[in-house]
Amino acid sequence: MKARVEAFRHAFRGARVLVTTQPHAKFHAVASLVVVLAGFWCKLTTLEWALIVCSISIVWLSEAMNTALEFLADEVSLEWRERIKHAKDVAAFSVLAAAIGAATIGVLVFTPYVFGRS
Ligand SMILES: Nc1ncnc2c1ncn2[C@@H]1O[C@H](COP(=O)(O)OP(=O)(O)OP(=O)(O)O)[C@@H](O)[C@H]1O
Repeated sequence: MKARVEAFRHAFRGARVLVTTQPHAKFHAVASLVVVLAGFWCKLTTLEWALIVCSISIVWLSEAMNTALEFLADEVSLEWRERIKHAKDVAAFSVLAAAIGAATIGVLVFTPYVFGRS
């Protein structure tokens, strides 16, 4: 039980490191809050909430993995290395792909509430 609690503490410490060291994560935090508040305001359906929660989770997941990889890569070498460039660029793409997917879902879910259903 103590080990479980300790694991949670490590995970929450990771969240704090992510938000305090990464400007993009601060942006994700604000965007997540705005989207959740908008969701309550629009009274989203259960399925719409599921889509929004999945989108937000995937963006946080990709940002966290990207950041973890950057920390490890910088530990390996701060000199220019082609494979580090590939690794960081691919990881950065995962954040971009998640953000594009989340934005698309956001538009699909919220458009009918903003412009009405046709
Ligand atoms: N050691 C390195 N060798 C080669 N290219 C690197 C190296 N470090 C960083 N880069 C290049 O610079 C880019 C930015 O890397 P950096 O570590 O500064 O991430 P960042 O600016 O925090 O990116 P993100 O916005 O994804 O968090 C990488 O995507 C990569 O193209």
